[in-house]
Amino acid sequence: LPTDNARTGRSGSLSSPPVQPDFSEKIDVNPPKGTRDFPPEDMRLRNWLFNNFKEVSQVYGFEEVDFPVLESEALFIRKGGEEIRDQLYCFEDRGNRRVALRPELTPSLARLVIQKGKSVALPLKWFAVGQCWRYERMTRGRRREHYQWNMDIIGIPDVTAEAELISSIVTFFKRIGITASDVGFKVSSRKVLQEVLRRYSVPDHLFGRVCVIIDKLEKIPIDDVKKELRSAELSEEVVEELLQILSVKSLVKLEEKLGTVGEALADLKQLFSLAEKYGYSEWIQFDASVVRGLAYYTGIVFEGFDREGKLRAICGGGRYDHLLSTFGGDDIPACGFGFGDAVVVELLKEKGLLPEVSPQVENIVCSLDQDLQGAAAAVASVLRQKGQSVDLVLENKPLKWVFKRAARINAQRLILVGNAEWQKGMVGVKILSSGEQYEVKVDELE
Ligand SMILES: CC(=O)Nc1cnc2ccccc2c1
Repeated sequence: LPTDNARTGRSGSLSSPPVQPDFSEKIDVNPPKGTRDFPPEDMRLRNWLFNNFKEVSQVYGFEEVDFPVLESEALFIRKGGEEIRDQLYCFEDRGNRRVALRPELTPSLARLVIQKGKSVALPLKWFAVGQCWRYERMTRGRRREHYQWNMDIIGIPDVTAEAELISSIVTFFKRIGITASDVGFKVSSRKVLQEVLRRYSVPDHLFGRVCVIIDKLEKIPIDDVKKELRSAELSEEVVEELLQILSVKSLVKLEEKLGTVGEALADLKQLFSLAEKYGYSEWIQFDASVVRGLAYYTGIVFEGFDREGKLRAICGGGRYDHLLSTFGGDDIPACGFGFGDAVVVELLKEKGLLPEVSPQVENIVCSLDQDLQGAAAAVASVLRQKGQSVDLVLENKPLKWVFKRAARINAQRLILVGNAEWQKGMVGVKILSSGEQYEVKVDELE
């Protein structure tokens, strides 16, 4: 058989013609429908975004957590008639277990809190950035996966927790150049709906389902919303009263309609007062039509929206005081939000705020002579020992090729290992931005 160095090229050999690839086996090189690859330039933008998520979380004193992307299906089976359930990416595994790719992170977080039980001191302030999945039948071309940033506060019953969460999102927006004239938060409380439903003695077990239906306003025709409310055994009178209260846009009007009884108004007043102390009043507005589409919210709910009205909700969250007890845990109060990686990028594009995240490498090292490849590797190691980044040219290439690559990878410095210099223990250095070049002893490189 021919020895390796008898090989003619990268794939042929002297003794037999190159193997013809069997095109019938060519795989589809695109990722599965509704999913994305992250080639380097996209990965740099994603890392920029996620680093901002994580740095804000740390500035607010939150601890990072993570969970499996695969969970028991039971975690997400709720009776609220939610879209998230219709689109659950679920299957039976080889152990005949019903499992699902998580459509959101909050249930996993609740599961971990219960699992940790008394071993963790409340309150907990946890954050996660994780990929979430949905399986949409009609491929409306919508994505089947996205990454969500979640922050949750577990164990605080007061709206001080919600005020802190909204503050953290405002901080995030400011960091990426978004201002209160670009984006706002619509804030309400599901206790408004709860009080109306209780006045008409609608049974509590319908609460989550009614909220999920009401969240469809502005997404489906109002008559369909009314029909769904009627099918949830709500009388015509209650339906009309609900739609009435949802159009209220000020706390003053809310007080007129609801009166001061109940916690909804007190919670909202406290939240707006705290917002003023944080200094983000200009970012938030009361809007009774905000209910959010998840069945488990019980109190304050909020969503970030673009003031031009071109995009879907940027983020959303709220209080979910009974989710843990529905999983068999203690009845621990909780609130949190989810922030997807898709809409915010559309917003940044709209505003011309997408950052230029080019590749960065400090050095490109190459040998000018085949026999000096080892010397080049040694120089690269010296620099790497000092914590410098080095792209080491791994084949014998002409200088022209090296300069082209240096420009492409945005190298700051070119280190040339040449015979003459190497004899003196020196290397050539070229600062690529200024063109300045000089020779230096290897161990004086810094
Ligand atoms: C705008 C967008 O991509 N939304 C999106 C994409 N994928 C998801 C996957 C699971 C749950 C929600 C999702 C939401």
